[in-house]
Amino acid sequence: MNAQTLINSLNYRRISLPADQDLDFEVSLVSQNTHELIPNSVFIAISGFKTDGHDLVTQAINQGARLIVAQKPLQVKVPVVYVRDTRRAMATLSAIFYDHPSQKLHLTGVTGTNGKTTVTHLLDAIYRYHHIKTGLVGTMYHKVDNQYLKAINTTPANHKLQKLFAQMVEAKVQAVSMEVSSVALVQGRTWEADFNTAIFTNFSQDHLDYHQNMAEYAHAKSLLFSQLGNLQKGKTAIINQDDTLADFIITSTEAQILTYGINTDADFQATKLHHHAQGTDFTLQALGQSYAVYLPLVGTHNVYNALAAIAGAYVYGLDLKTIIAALKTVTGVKGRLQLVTGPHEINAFVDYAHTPAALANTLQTLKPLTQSRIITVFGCGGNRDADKRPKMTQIAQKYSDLVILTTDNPRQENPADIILDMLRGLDDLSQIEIELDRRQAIRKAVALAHPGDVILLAGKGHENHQIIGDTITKFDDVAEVQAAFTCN
Ligand SMILES: CC(=O)N[C@H]1[C@@H](OP(=O)(O)OP(=O)(O)OC[C@H]2O[C@@H](n3ccc(=O)[nH]c3=O)[C@H](O)[C@@H]2O)O[C@H](CO)[C@@H](O)[C@@H]1O[C@H](C)C(=O)N[C@@H](C)C(=O)N[C@H](CCC(=O)O)C(=O)O
Ligand SMILES: Nc1ncnc2c1ncn2[C@@H]1O[C@H](COP(=O)(O)OP(=O)(O)OP(=O)(O)O)[C@@H](O)[C@H]1O
Ligand SMILES: N[C@H](CCC[C@H](N)C(=O)O)C(=O)O
Ligand SMILES: [Mg+2]
Repeated sequence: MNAQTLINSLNYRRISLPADQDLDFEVSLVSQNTHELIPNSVFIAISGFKTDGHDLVTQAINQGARLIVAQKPLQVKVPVVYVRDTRRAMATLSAIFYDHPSQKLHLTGVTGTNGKTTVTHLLDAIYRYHHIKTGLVGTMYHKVDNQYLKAINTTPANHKLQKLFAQMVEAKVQAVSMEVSSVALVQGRTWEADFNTAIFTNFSQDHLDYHQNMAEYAHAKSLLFSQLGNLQKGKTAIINQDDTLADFIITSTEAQILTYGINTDADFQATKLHHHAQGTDFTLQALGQSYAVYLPLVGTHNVYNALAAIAGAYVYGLDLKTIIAALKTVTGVKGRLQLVTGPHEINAFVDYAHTPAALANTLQTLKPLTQSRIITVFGCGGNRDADKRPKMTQIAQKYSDLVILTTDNPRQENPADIILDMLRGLDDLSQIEIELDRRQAIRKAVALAHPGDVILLAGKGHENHQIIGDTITKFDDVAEVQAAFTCN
């Protein structure tokens, strides 16, 4: 694409054009990252949390940038287009550069505190059962049909997202399930992503390291819905009606609404839940009909996740009968209530619960599955919401017989300080043990377990590493507990 044509799409304030330069060249790439640049790139300078892209323009030019988009004055030898907001310009330019790829995909965005990864995987599985080519964007990886790509962020930076959509279009993907984090919504990573459907799972405490308070966090979540249906008709918002934030989300959107829930009379309602060791039976009441559903996942929270996926697949145009048939075939998502069977009828579950609500749901799910004790091993992430730490310990203590506090990913925080936060306000320490080394904590749990006990390893789920300071080492809860079982 020609550089002049590209920047004509911007609502720019002025262009600084050095005498020996012009804008008549083919743009090879638009990027906000100096490390990605190649000759004839357009570099968009973003003021970030750690770095200001405006300080990196010399490096950008040396890497091949031939045009800079900026919001602060620069003294450089290449043309500069000045805009009010470079993040907004980034979104506009990358959508045009990649030829609006999301408009060629059926795109479903999923937001909410918990359940995003699970809902996107369920929806993906339903599509694939129907031989639909899929894409997936989320915490564990990004996927273009059968090709898995590493995920740095759950929701990638705007230009990376547009590039990913373009790869999906190229691979003839039809339907995309995408996790949309609150942080991404605030940073405009999804601007110009043309969602057909937006799903709201639930709202509870998380990310208060990033958002000032719960009201701001709620507002961030609502952005996915307020931005839906503004431009075009035919968009659908799928809302968990049982959640306290449901009404707020509903009033924030102009899109058509479909609701789901268990406790309330929703468009997609689950009734008569029967929990088994390996899955859940329920009746789906939808569109005036009743359907018997078997979901091979345990926990009421997963019934909510399934309802969201059923509604999402319905909006795509699939038949409810075959959606239900597809659900029967789903396997659990890695690191979400993942069972590791040990000797002496001791079962361990690895679960990504890293919020108070998630931990409560998980422990409430495990409680009826054992006549014996529950031993919970968990820590809290460093450089993340410190306020959720004591709440998680109280929940762990309430539903467990023994709690072993350990490290999660302490990052740049002192692990002992995180433990102190986790103990804040606790009167009774009788069921609590502390073992900072997560490997040893897991071994301790296995050593202390009696026949029939359940061990919950919470917080790290699918993660295959541990971040301590700036060091990232291999660490996998599933492998660790398997090794501990073998030693015992
Ligand atoms: C706090 C935060 O949100 N940080 C995100 C932010 O980084 P930043 O603002 O610190 O960026 P920066 O390093 O200051 O750089 C500013 C600009 O200079 C550029 N730069 C920087 C250095 C350089 O050498 N060259 C260069 O060009 C960068 O490309 C960027 O354009 O913008 C980056 C690009 O979009 C993100 O990758 C990064 O996510 C970091 C890794 C992160 O940990 N974010 C977390 C909080 C996050 O976003 N989490 C959510 C939710 C997860 C969930 O609940 O599932 C997520 O969606 O992942
Ligand atoms: N619908 C739900 N309601 C409450 N808790 C849930 C729900 N679904 C999953 N959980 C809990 O949250 C954990 C994380 O689930 P999942 O990975 O699907 O959520 P997520 O929203 O993608 O999380 P993240 O923000 O870290 O990406 C699970 O391991 C489980 O403990
Ligand atoms: N998406 C979440 C994941 C937290 C997982 C937990 N293991 C941690 O490292 O805190 C975050 O980045 O805040
Ligand atoms: Mg996720």
